[in-house]
Order: sequence, then structure tokens, then C-alpha cells
Amino acid sequence: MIQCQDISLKFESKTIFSNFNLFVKKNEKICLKAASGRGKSTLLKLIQGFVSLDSGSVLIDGMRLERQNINPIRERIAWVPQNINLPVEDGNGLLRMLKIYDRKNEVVKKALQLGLDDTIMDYSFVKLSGGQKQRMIIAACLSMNKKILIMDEPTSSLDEDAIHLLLDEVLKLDEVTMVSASHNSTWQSKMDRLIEL
Ligand SMILES: Nc1ncnc2c1ncn2[C@@H]1O[C@H](COP(=O)(O)OP(=O)(O)OP(=O)(O)O)[C@@H](O)[C@H]1O
Repeated sequence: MIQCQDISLKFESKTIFSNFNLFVKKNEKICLKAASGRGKSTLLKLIQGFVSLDSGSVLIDGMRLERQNINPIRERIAWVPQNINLPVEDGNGLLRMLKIYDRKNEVVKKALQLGLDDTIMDYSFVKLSGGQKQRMIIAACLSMNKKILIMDEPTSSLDEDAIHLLLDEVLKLDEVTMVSASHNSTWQSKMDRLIEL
């Protein structure tokens, strides 16, 4: 369950949110839709405490997002960021960074389901395409078995076939609450709810 209550946020003189409210039910899967620059990524970041609010509050599973709760809250969340340029050499480095190297077999299985091949973890990141890298990060995040999944433009480097494979994976996560942002109409059409900012 994710609640944004009367949140307001300005960057310099630009108002991004003004008394904005959002309630995402447990296990619901939603997509944020808005023009570029409207504030989708900012909302996904502030739900995790990466951006401070001017006013209002965020509650995750009933816990108010504030300094003393930040660690238990982040532990519940798997985050697929929009920027996939990570400071790691390859998939193995990614798993070490995420502290899930012991789940490598599971990640490889997920990667296969997303249309990658089983040697993908050993490829140097610089040799991977944007779509391969994006799916590897998603495979790692899905293997973390978190209750909340935050995906920022997960479809941005994927073709329609890859988007369908990814949808098959995320839509079967019955016990996961997902907040995503995507401009892709196939993705948007499969969500429980579309939120226009
Ligand atoms: N740390 C920051 N400091 C100042 N302005 C910022 C900061 N982060 C974001 N912005 C501004 O806030 C606005 C919203 O940015 P955001 O990245 O949330 O948009 P978006 O809807 O995700 O866009 P896109 O679809 O292009 O990814 C933009 O005008 C951006 O320049």
C-alpha cells in the first residue's frame, strides 16, 4: 500500500506537485502517464525518500516515510531506475552490488524468461544493448522478491515482443504492488490503473 497525502514539491520556482494525492492498494499495479518532464520520475523517487517534500506525507504499508523508517521502507522495494548506466562491469557485478549474487540462478532464469540468453551475466555491460541491459536489471530486481516494485520507464529500450514477455512476468506477481511510469500504450493498457499527472 502506497499513499501520497497532500504532497507539494517545487524545484526552484517550478511547481511539480501541489497538494497531490495518490493511493495505491496492496498488490495493485499502476502506471503513471504524463508528458515528459511533468514529474513521473520525481514521484517514483519521492516514494522511496530520494527526494524531499516541501509538505505532505508518504506512507508505505502504513509506515510514514521519514528518516527513522527509511531503511525498513527501502528494504521492501525493488527499484528499476530510468538511468541504467550503473557503476558495474557486468551482470555478476550488478548482483554483487545488489547483494543478491547467491540468487544468480534465479536471475538467469528470469533473464531467459525476458528473452535474454543464459550467458548474459558474463557479458561486459559496455557490449550490451540498452534493451539487454534494461532486461538484466529488471531480471535482477524481479529476483529480489520484494513486495513493492517501482519501475521507471521499463519499456523504454524494449520492442513489443520484449514488452509482452516482461508483462507476462510482472502481471503474474499477485502479491506485489507496482508503480511504474511508461509512455508505452501496450504497457499502460495492461495495468490495473493509469494515473495521469
Ligand atoms: N533534482 C532536481 N532539481 C531541479 N529540478 C529537477 C530535479 N529533478 C527533476 N527536476 C525537474 O523536475 C521536472 C520533472 O522531472 P521528472 O524527471 O520527474 O519528469 P518525467 O515526467 O519523469 O520526465 P520523462 O518522461 O522525460 O522522464 C523536470 O522539469 C525536471 O527538470
